[in-house]
Amino acid sequence: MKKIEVKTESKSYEVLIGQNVFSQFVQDFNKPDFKILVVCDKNVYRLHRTRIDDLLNSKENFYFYSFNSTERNKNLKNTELIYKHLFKNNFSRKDAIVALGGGIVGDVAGFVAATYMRGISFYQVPTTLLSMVDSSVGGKTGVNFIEIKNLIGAFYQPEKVYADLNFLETLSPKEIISGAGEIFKYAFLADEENYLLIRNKLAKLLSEKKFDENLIARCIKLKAAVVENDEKELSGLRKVLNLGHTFAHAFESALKFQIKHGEAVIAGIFASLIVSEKLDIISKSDFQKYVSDFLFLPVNKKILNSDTDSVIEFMKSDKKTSDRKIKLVLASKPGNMLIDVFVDERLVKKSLKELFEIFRTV
Ligand SMILES: NC(=O)c1ccc[n+]([C@@H]2O[C@H](COP(=O)([O-])OP(=O)(O)OC[C@H]3O[C@@H](n4cnc5c(N)ncnc54)[C@H](O)[C@@H]3O)[C@@H](O)[C@H]2O)c1
Ligand SMILES: O=C(O)C(=O)C[C@@H](O)[C@H](O)[C@H](O)COP(=O)(O)O
Ligand SMILES: [Zn+2]
Repeated sequence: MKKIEVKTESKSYEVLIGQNVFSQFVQDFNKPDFKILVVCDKNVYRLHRTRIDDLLNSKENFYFYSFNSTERNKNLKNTELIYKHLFKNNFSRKDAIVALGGGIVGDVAGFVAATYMRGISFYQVPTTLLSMVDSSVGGKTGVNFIEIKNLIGAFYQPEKVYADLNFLETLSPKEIISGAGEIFKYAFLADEENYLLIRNKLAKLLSEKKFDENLIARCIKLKAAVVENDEKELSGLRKVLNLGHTFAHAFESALKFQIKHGEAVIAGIFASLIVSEKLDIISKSDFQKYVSDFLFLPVNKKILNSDTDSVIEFMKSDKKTSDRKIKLVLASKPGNMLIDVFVDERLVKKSLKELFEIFRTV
């Protein structure tokens, strides 16, 4: 088992990664003198019922709430239902919430924890590759609103994160690819050596479908280093974790959430590389190298058939734009990122068309 310490201004906490870390969770909550609401993904409950029932039945102070984790359910209506459940069961500020599921459950349950009675303790038990390498760490919580991703939210760090690799065994190939999307971005967050390591481990993960504790730990360490230096995205450093995301969130919204977040991120990062090349931030030969290095990552066909005008409209409404001008995070080379780059919308449109052309023929 690996243990990573995340030290942010608002909270320091441990992330445990390994096989059967869930039993550590059960042990940690052996005799709690407070109530715990487990907010669980319905699929996770169906697939891992025995383990979860064992936990719930073993103690009286465990309460349960489950929902279908879709982007459509990542909304304020769902948070209201959870607030009601908490209130009905007399939850107070000394009690706690556990997110047991992927990034959707984590974002929703985390937002409820941040806002119910102005904040109650929150624990993350991520069950997808994406949530282990990214969403369970760093404290971004929130919901979608008026078709815009994560428009309502709060920064709220968990007390502890338990990443149990056993959960990953039931993931579908599509969900593994979605997790790979966020791992792709970590290749650009540090030096060449990290780039190569991530590239090779990610290619291996997709071909062998084996989950590497070291790869997951590396991603979490990279994220923690950023979050520790800019917890609330104030200095701007944290924006590097958003590589490809202005495109990605627009693809998701334009396609009415019919694609996975990580799939959108894969396409978004490739689109950002195209923009970088067009702006001469990266050379043609480096661009070709980066694309060919990660060509094993599939781009969802729905994205390639999306309407560029609609994608651009959503990019202009992204939370991080100013005055509806498109602003991107771009990579110039591994370890060298540019934030807040204003890009002319005609160049964005050209880049989208080029992305569609390249990947239609792959
Ligand atoms: N807060 C952050 O920092 C952050 C970071 C990245 C992504 N996100 C958000 O996270 C969400 C995406 O997360 P996700 O991909 O984990 O989505 P998710 O929670 O929807 O899970 C994806 C799918 O996998 C299923 N699933 C979950 N665990 C499973 C398991 N062990 N076995 C089989 N199936 C399982 C779910 O039922 C769902 O269908 C998006 O909403 C994205 O915006 C947040
Ligand atoms: O932790 C961060 O910071 C990230 O940007 C991680 C992203 O992968 C994640 O998708 C996040 O939810 C995006 O945040 P947003 O502020 O762009 O909505
Ligand atoms: Zn993301």
